[in-house]
Amino acid sequence: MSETDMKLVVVGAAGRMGQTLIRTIHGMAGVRLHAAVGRPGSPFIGRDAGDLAGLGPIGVPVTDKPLEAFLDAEGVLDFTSPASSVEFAGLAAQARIVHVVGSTGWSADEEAKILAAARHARIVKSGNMSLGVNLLGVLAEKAARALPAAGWDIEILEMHHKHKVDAPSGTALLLGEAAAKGRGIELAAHSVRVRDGHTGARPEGAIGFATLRGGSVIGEHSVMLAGEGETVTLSHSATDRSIFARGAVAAALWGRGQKPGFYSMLDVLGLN
Ligand SMILES: NC(=O)C1=CN([C@@H]2O[C@H](COP(=O)(O)OP(=O)(O)OC[C@H]3O[C@@H](n4cnc5c(N)ncnc54)[C@H](OP(=O)(O)O)[C@@H]3O)[C@@H](O)[C@H]2O)C=CC1
Ligand SMILES: O=C(O)C1=N[C@H](C(=O)O)C[C@H](O)C1
Repeated sequence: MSETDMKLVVVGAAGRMGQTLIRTIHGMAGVRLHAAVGRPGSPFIGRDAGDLAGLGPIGVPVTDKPLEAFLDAEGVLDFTSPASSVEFAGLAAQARIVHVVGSTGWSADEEAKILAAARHARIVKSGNMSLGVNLLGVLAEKAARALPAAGWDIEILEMHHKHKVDAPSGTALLLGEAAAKGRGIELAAHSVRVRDGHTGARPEGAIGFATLRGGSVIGEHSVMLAGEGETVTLSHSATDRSIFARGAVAAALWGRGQKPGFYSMLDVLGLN
């Protein structure tokens, strides 16, 4: 451990990503687990965060007092839910620390609230923190720009584990936004998120989404550009949640030197 290590808080410490973040921080140079936060009333409050994450004791008990945990920290890694992330954004702004937000499933109202919080805080938010998916987004944008809407239909397919509560995934929406940018259109005005029954023919220029859920799948995404007689498919497979955790830690380290504002992983990775 060094004096210059960035002091990080993990909120949602008992969750799938919370535990992965605790293990990742423990194994990385330049960062240190300052605190771990669970939901008030959770049976994990008071337990050692290392024990929870399968590391053995590390001397950091899970707390249900986020503001206390943030006050002497430098960054918070937040993979919880949009409603919780909006609350944590206010506390992170009070504590003047970097807020890395991985939660997905945002309503328009929640998006507006977190955007407003970034007037006073350094927020890095992305539906996917991995390098591979963010590169896939850049490739999807390029492909959508190169292959015209008249003749090339864009469909986004995703599969996740059976516990996932939101659809389409944050990543699918990120890829949809990238494709819409390449086409020079608004995603909201062109996306088709559900098909059932007699749908009629596919509207030209639509960006379609299809969602699969099952088992323990960590995250599968494909962007298909379907033309007459040929299909281009761009894909990403996540086989380990540590790709998201490493990206989140990189975002916190990058955010340390930034002004208040709303940033994405494209800014962190220099892909913007
Ligand atoms: N951007 C990215 O790269 C990635 C994003 N995600 C997203 O991250 C989120 C979490 O995913 P995952 O870890 O699988 O989900 P889990 O349900 O396993 O974990 C979420 C955890 O957050 C806790 N939590 C929620 N609200 C609070 C709060 N106010 N205070 C303290 N703890 C809280 C939950 O507690 P409780 O169970 O008591 O509610 C739970 O332990 C999802 O939105 C998912 O889509 C996931 C992977 C990568
Ligand atoms: O819930 C998950 O697990 C994941 N969520 C993110 C999403 O909604 O895209 C990222 C990753 O695919 C895993």
